[in-house]
Amino acid sequence: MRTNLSVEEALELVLEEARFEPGKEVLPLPEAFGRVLAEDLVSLVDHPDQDDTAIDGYACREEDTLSASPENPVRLRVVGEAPAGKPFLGEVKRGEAVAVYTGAPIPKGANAVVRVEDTKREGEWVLLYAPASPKDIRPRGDDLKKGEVYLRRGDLLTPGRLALAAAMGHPRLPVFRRPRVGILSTGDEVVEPGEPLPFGGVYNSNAYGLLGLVREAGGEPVLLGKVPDDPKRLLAALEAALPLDLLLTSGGVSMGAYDVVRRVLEEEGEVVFWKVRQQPGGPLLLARLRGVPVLGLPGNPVSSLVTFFLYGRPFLFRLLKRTEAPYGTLKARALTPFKGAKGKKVFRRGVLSFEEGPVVRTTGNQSSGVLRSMAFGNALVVLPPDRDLEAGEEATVIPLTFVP
Ligand SMILES: Nc1nc2c(c(=O)[nH]1)N[C@H]1C(S)=C(S)[C@@H](COP(=O)(O)OP(=O)(O)OC[C@H]3O[C@@H](n4cnc5c(N)ncnc54)[C@H](O)[C@@H]3O)O[C@H]1N2
Ligand code: MOO
Repeated sequence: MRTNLSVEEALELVLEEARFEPGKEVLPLPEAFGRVLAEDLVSLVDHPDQDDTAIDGYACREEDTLSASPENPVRLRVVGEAPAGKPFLGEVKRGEAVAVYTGAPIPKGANAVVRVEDTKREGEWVLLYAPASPKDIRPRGDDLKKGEVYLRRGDLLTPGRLALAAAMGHPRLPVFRRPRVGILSTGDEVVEPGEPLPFGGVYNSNAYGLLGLVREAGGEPVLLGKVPDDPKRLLAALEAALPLDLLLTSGGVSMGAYDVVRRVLEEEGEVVFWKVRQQPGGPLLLARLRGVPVLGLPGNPVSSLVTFFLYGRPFLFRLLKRTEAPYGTLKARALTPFKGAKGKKVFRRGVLSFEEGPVVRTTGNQSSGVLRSMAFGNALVVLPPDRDLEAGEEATVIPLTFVP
């Protein structure tokens, strides 16, 4: 077992566990929103499928219209209409025009369009007060070319991408199955909200924060309830939960005699590492149990959520072959001081906003037991080991953006 790792070393080992395929399923378009594509998608069509008009107006031959002006309008004979979806099948000859509506195919013979605002209709004639222009013709395949890949395996299906998949002609989409992520809370003192709180008890908050984080990262949270600090019951609960793609436990990984998660995983599984030089989340543990990766998250509420964000979320992104990084950083000016820690990389919770530029202030009490910092913070302020940050200095910030 390795111990006292840097954040970077720990993350690398976690990602190494994400080697397997989560499996695929095919979903109808409306159900695929928020899922991750499992295959590249080619367009089944050209769009537009032929040259079409980008404006309402008249399609005609540009050379007939070059002299058109408000003082000297050009007169063309209107030989037909082409609303979108009802193409004009004849040919436009010299001195002729066809009324076209945005999205309609350009009739044969025409090579330009004049906008309706620059014309006046007089029965079967139309007066042009400006020349027709080829610029308002959208060439075939301008948007999409048949056979070309526009969406890739690992792309999250955002609203824009779901629309793009539909435009490409796909009624169903191959997506990765949501990895099943078990969430097991441990601790004699932990009780479910709604139950009476005994002396020294604490409501189980970790399970629900993790549920949201797992779902948001593309996983299927499987709530496994809670077990007391009893090795036999813990092992039974862990084994009953399988098969899973990832198992999260919270609590029981620190130094205490009752910190049974670590002991059980050491005896029954394989502990890959324990303890990372970071705060919060120092006692984080990575193990394998019956072939399933286990992230032993520290029990303190902020620590469990921050460690899932820093390690569990990248694990799921890797499993789902996501084309986007699980998180990025930006620079912001600190409006308040942030305290670092000796020998540890620190992740303080901050409120990031954009005034003249990005600025960040503390959420207040930074104790690992104060959940309000996660509830109202929208960023992690990253401090390298042995480094405090003064107000006015430049801070490295990881924005937390959770899309339900
Ligand atoms: N002697 C030492 N003590 C501690 C150390 C250390 O290095 N030496 N590390 C501290 C750090 S840092 C953390 S983080 C915690 C992590 O401890 P555990 O993972 O063993 O967690 P527990 O002891 O079970 O619980 C810690 C804390 O969190 C509360 N908790 C636990 N589960 C839940 C839950 N599901 N929902 C809400 N709150 C929960 C629990 O009541 C405790 O208050 O260890 C430090 N100690
Ligand atoms: O690392 Mo503990 O996670 O500071 O509270």
